[in-house]
Amino acid sequence: MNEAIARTGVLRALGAMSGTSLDGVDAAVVETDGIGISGFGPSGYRTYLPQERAILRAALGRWEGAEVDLAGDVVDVAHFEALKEFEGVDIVGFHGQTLAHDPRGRGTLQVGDGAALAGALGVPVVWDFRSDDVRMGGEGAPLAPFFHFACAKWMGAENPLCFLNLGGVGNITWIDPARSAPEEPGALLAFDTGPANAPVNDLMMARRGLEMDEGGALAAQGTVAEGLLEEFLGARYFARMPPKSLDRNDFAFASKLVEGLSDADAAATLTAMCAAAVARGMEHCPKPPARVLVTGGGRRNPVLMEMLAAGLDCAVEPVEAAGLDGDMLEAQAFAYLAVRVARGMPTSCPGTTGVRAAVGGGIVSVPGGG
Ligand SMILES: Nc1ncnc2c1ncn2[C@@H]1O[C@H](COP(=O)(O)OP(=O)(O)OP(=O)(O)O)[C@@H](O)[C@H]1O
Ligand SMILES: CC(=O)N[C@H]1[C@@H]2OC[C@@H](O2)[C@@H](O)[C@@H]1O[C@H](C)C(=O)O
Repeated sequence: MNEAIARTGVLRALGAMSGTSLDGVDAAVVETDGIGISGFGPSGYRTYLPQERAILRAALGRWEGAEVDLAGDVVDVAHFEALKEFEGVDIVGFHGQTLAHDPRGRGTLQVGDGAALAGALGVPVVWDFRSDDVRMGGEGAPLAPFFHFACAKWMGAENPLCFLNLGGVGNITWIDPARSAPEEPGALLAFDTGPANAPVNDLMMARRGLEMDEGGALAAQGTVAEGLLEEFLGARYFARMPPKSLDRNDFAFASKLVEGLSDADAAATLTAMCAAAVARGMEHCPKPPARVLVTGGGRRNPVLMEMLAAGLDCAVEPVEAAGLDGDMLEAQAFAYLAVRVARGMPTSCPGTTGVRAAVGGGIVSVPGGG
């Protein structure tokens, strides 16, 4: 391992995330010693081309075989292109693309070859962040919570607050910023809330050939089917105590529920399901949060934001209200986590993934081997 990286002091870390919505690679720089955030650096985005997206989609839910290998190649090329322009980088955090996630069964699979990326970029790369946590009995997700804790400190937050990430799947982090470290008992509670944008995206693709319900325009024209919403909330997942996590397609039944509805009513109902799942999840939080800061693409959907605000007893705001970048928070998270892994610090704990004890997962690959 590179000496400078293992030592204390602030590093310039570059994180890369390819999320469940399969839109592209987000990349962002964070300056950190693995504990505090000293600053945020430049960011970038490399979209997946339609043919690349089709390859990734074909591999979703698979654990091995030609489709998985092809998806790995797409991820490797896209990440190299997304990351090669950044300068002065000490270390890279490479999440890869989740293809399958079944922590209590077959495990969790993120494709992407971190050793090859380290060689190509000439920079140490931390990757395979989730496997050790799963091996230790954890859910392997969500992993952003340790970074959310650092963000709460960076903001100077004094009261409990939540970060809510609305990508393909939703995940929430409840934070007590009065605690001194993220692994301290009571500092964090995190879990996946339920499906977020993935079912709406799938509906738009199936019925309209579109990637998303932009601005919630279609949902705004529809009426929520309350009976179906109740049926959705009857799913066992919502009664389960956190920590808990989901695969992108675990809630395929939500899409089935709305099959008989008009396009607009189906969009409205699926959007309401995302918001209702969050409200349900909030019941697990140890204390009511002062505010919920929303990150991920869902914060751009005003219909969803209104439904969220209607279901929660606190301020619901995009993370920009706290001076953060909601398009880059996950990429920044993996930059931050990379430094922690390289320095032997934990990246998850019982409150975030249900792992037996705080653990720092990940492989560190340095250019030229190992
Ligand atoms: N203007 C918008 N209007 C409505 N929805 C939007 C808008 N912009 C983004 N979204 C939704 O947000 C999604 C992308 O969110 P994001 O980039 O946070 O996902 P991700 O990081 O891939 O997912 P995950 O966090 O689950 O891994 C889009 O697929 C779309 O559903
Ligand atoms: C297995 C996996 O890739 N999970 C993702 C996914 O996307 C959102 C939600 O489901 C969250 O659990 C996680 O990502 C975020 C970045 C996390 O680990 O915090």
